[in-house]
Amino acid sequence: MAAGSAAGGSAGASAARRAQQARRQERLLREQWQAARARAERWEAASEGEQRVAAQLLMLAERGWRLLVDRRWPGTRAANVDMLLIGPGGVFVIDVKNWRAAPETSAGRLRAGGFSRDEHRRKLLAVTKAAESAVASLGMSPVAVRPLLAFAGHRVDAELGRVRLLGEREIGPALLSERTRLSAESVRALTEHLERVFPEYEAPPAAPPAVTPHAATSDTASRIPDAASDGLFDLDGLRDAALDEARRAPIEQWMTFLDPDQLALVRRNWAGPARISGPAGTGKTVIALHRAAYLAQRTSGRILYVTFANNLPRVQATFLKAMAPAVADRIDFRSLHSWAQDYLRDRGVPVHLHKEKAETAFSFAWKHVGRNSCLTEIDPLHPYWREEIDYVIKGRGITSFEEYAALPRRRRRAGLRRPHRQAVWSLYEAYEAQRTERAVHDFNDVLSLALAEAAGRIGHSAYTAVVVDEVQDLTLVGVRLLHALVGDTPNGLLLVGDGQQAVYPGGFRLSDAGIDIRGDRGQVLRANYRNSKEIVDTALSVVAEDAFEDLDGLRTPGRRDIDLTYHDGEVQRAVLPTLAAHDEALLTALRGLTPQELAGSAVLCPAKRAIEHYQRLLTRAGLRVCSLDRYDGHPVEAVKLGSYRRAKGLEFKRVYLPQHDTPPPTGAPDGRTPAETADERAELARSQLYVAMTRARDVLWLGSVRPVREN
Ligand SMILES: Nc1ncnc2c1ncn2[C@@H]1O[C@H](COP(=O)(O)OP(=O)(O)OP(=O)(O)O)[C@@H](O)[C@H]1O
Repeated sequence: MAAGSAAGGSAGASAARRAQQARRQERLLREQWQAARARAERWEAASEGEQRVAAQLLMLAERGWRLLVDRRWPGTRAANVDMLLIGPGGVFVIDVKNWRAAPETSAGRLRAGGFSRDEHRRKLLAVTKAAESAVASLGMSPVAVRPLLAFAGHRVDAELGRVRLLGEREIGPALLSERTRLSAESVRALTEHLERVFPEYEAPPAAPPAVTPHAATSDTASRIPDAASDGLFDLDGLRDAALDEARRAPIEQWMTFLDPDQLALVRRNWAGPARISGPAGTGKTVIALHRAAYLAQRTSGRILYVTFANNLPRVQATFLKAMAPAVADRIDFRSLHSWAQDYLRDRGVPVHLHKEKAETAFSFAWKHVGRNSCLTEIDPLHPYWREEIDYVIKGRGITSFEEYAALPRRRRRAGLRRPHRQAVWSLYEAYEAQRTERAVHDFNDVLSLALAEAAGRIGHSAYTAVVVDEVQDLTLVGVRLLHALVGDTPNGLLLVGDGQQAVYPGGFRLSDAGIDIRGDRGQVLRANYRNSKEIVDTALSVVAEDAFEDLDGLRTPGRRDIDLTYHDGEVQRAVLPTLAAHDEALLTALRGLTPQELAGSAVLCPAKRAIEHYQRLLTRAGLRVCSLDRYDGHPVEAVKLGSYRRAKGLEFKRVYLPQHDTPPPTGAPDGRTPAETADERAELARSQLYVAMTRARDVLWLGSVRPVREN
């Protein structure tokens, strides 16, 4: 009862504080509006409508934005740019329209009063490209430059491709609601640069020059005693936007600025399929996201952005929406299998995916054909043979024994002689018979069916471009399928990945998929932006001996050359004699974090059983937990929990790996599995651990349970 009333008292006090803040905010907004209105009125060359739009924008100038008015378009003598607005929300290229008829959008075109006005949209896009090139020299991504048509005398809030259409009342609140992506320092540098690139067109008499922020004074406020009553001042809209603005965290640096090498890749013109690889943390996903947004800005078509994992598309879609909201609805973020199922459904191809029934079919096949075969000499346990069928045979689209008999089994350690391959083939045929009898499909069937559909109409899909992230997780059939959607069209297919982070068995080369990556279409990144030396060294020591073959077929040593750019991360080790003490150390570490630090933390485990264990432990300790399966990239005040595999492609400020060096159970009845397949499993486990470790930005916590030895 006492706690309740105390809480009620403090809630009352904070409500009063909020009301006071709102009143202060309102007073400030009124003053700023009056000052802006007064300045716009000094711009005599402009029409009344243009002045009203300018007043809305000058209002932003009071809040850290800068406005360049009537500038010359570089490279032309006569063409001009109405306004360039640079502020926390990015760079806007603005064309102000004073049309009698309201703007309309239809079939991707701009119209007004029954006539096409699309040339205005096209001209604005061309000026925007000039602005993009100008800011690229400062490292700013083209996705942070936005074209905007402002309409005096109309109420509009619409989008036409990447062009935003806003009325004179909508423009102020809309721009104030933009996420903060530029610091005051960047705003200043960009403005100075753009002032040079876009010189003044011709100084109209008394045109407001480059307008820089200044505080509203009571003097300006008193000169126009009742400016707020002119009916233009949408106080509610501005107040809401201003409050939101104050609440928002600055957008991540990489969503706006890129390094010159990254920017060049984002804007490159590729004559055919391209590949970007590089070790963990080298900005592959960052480039892929900017590239997808850039292509969406340059075309009117749709872009497909695919990964293998189910959870990543949600997170990446969230990032892209924050980064390039104007084009976000033309980029489909999908996991490969769910997209393939939808693709088949849309094309009327029946699919009966049934994981459990497919597993039962395999169990039958193993019982009748595998369990008593020579395969048990190599590995007595069926998972290895299930993987052989999934990744080596079906994943690579092998349909005849002769093909399989001659196949190099990439990244499979156990050598199979012909009788073994024959036994595998018999197992495969028995599985297929059992599966067909049950009338179900497995995941590989879904991709093969989709490939059969797409292969008949190469390059004729709904997509102008396909970006594949974490491509090393896909099977050969999956990559062939995505290639078939766009074929070898220029800028059609971009494959992004890192063979060292392969966490599934088997492998293939891009040449096996008929994808020819030539010359500068194959790029390798080296600069790690995420991990400190200590974290990189710790992670690389896990895979140092595991040379691997990347998708281009190049053999690469496990310990790779990496240029480090981030220096703040540290490794913390907790070695305890018992599991109970180890888990207590984990809880102590987590309890010491602020809610914000906890939100940037992840506890990662190699397998499901450990996840369940830590879910119980953390929940019982009163810590809020968010499963990585549900995480969508929006900040949540909860520690993330999931498997090493589910953490792929993500990053966290703090990563906790409890029992990170406990060897995975072999599952064999006698506790032993034959050396070659055990080696292969151990190598995959090391890759997964490497992936988990390289997710950490500031802290990598490594827990170990090691009984104390008595002397
Ligand atoms: N130009 C940049 N400036 C600052 N940070 C950057 C830049 N480019 C990338 N980063 C940061 O580097 C980190 C790694 O980027 P990203 O996730 O794209 O790497 P990746 O190569 O895809 O990693 P992984 O293969 O491990 O998933 C991200 O935190 C991102 O914020």
